[in-house]
Amino acid sequence: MQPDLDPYRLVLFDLDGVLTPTAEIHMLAWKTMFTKLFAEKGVEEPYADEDYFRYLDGKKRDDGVASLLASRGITVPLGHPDDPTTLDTVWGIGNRKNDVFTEVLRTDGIQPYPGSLALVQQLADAGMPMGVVSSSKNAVWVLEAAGIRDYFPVVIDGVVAADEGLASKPAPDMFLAGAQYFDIPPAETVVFEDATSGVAAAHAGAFGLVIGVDRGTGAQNLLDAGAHRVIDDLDEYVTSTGVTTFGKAE
Ligand SMILES: O=P(O)(O)OC[C@H]1O[C@@H](O)[C@H](O)[C@@H](O)[C@@H]1O
Repeated sequence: MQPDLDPYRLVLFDLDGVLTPTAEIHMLAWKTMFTKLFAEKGVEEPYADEDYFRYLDGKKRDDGVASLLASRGITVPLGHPDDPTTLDTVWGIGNRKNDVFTEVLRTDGIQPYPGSLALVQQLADAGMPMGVVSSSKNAVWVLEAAGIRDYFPVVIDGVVAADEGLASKPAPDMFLAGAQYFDIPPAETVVFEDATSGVAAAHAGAFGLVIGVDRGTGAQNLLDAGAHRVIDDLDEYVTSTGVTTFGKAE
């Protein structure tokens, strides 16, 4: 490994909004589903775009649904992950949104952000171990659809989190599980995250360098959540020499 990568020995990436523009598809799917649901239920405060960043972004499907419903004073039974979309349970409602997400991804496909792909390729060439930590149960499918699955031997996603009982971001559990897989301490690990819940999770896990990626969350919100620094795109770390220098966390 190139010495310039020191002091970090591992990079963990969130997926949606960091490696692929799928946060936009999640956003659209949540908006479509909740706008209809709130209209049907006669909820006074309609769904707004800020709701995504405040209650849904970066969280597991069930936690996102429960958070947003709670903000409108609505409680429904949790139900079961396999609940049909006709059921008014947390899972039934979440699965309704997943139908919209699935449809869009199937129809439109997905490409990685060019800057993210360039950085991942550069790090791969330098021999840097890399993993993905995503709350989404669709993570492996998205990585495959984007053609970048093979870069990441470890993917801690919504499926792994459910199987292993890992708490949703902003708890540090999912990122800690990622670092543990590589047997590399969080202090020697870089995290890239675009959601405040994810940044807060990496901060809570005492990761060495937490880089917020501002895709609409707002730089100050990411800094307030614990990001050491904020960038607009991962291409900021791509160099013409092929050597990535993260530098120390400020
Ligand atoms: O694809 P799933 O399992 O429904 O997961 C949804 C969540 O996955 C996360 O990765 C996204 O950041 C969230 O915004 C999204 O809501």
